[in-house]
Amino acid sequence: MSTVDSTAEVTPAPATRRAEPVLEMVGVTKHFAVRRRLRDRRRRVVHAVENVDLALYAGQVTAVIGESGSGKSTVARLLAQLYQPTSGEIRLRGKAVRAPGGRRLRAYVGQVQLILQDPFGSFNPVHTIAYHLGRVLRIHRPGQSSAQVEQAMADLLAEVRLTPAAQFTAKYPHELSGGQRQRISIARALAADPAVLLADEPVSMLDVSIRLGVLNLLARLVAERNLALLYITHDIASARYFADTATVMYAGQLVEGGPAETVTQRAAHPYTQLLIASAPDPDRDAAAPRPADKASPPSLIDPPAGCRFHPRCPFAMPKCSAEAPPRFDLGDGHWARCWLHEQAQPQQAQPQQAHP
Ligand SMILES: Nc1ncnc2c1ncn2[C@@H]1O[C@H](COP(=O)(O)OP(=O)(O)OP(=O)(O)O)[C@@H](O)[C@H]1O
Repeated sequence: MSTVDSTAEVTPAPATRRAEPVLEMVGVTKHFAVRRRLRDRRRRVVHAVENVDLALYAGQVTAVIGESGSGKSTVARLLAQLYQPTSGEIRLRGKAVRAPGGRRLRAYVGQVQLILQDPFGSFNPVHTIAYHLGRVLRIHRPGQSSAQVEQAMADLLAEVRLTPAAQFTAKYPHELSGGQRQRISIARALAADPAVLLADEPVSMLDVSIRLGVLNLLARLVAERNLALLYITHDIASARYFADTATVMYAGQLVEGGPAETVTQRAAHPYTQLLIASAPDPDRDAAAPRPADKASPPSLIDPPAGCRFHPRCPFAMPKCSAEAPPRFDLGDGHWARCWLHEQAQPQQAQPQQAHP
């Protein structure tokens, strides 16, 4: 059993183990200052993201899974350069990037596009779809004639399966369904011809019936355009279906990662096991015992010492509250930050029962 150096390359999917990541976070921490109360002299911060390593590969979907408040959106915003790290580095094709604004940010945004959860909120309601798409096309592909922009718009709409284009370009955002709006926001992201898409809960606000269609669209785009895709979700079942690599985030830290199938089928961290046991599963016997966990994630202003999950963990040992576990390598790209795996062989690494 070995620990993994936090500065090393992280959790590549088996097929791409030797490839270079397109975009990565190396040891990234983000703290947000908390406004001080009157007569309170302490300088307090929200430990939103702590020492996170994450790598995105061309043609691969990497999922970050976690509960509300675990720091998933902050990870996306750091990768999009909307926030600058408190420490650590964001690297695009191996080069450290810091693009807080101006021309450097514009060039970066051409490579790395963010898709948000709420497609309605990201469109100005007073403008048509043609305006929104045309604007991005003119910024990222300067010098094109009106006819070229119009053709590019039709191509993008065809790519996201909104045809005929004329039926959509003249419409205003409120005239479209949630699924159509999310497809338009994907088309708008593609207008920049990016290498990376950061999708922050891209289907969680959509009707269940149309989620699969949007995920299938993203999967097709990843394959056809060789995109590196970050898929942020609280839904571990969708990560299993959709992602190549899965990482699990708890209270600002990544606690487990590896091939999506392994992480979701043979979860090694008690928190991942809790997520799986709490997820709706039509195949599960309704009478089967469910986890009794009623606790919520800890305060990120004053996070627990040692492993941040220890107050909720059914397997907590004295060491867990004293010392933060490093990453233990469980073989085949699978790792977990949990003291349960300190001594065990990879094959025996999992606890016998997730929630006794
Ligand atoms: N700009 C900010 N200023 C202060 N605290 C922030 C800021 N943005 C996020 N936080 C805090 O950082 C922590 C992580 O937030 P984040 O939005 O990244 O979590 P999340 O997992 O994406 O949750 P959700 O799914 O609810 O969006 C939370 O405690 C949040 O309150």
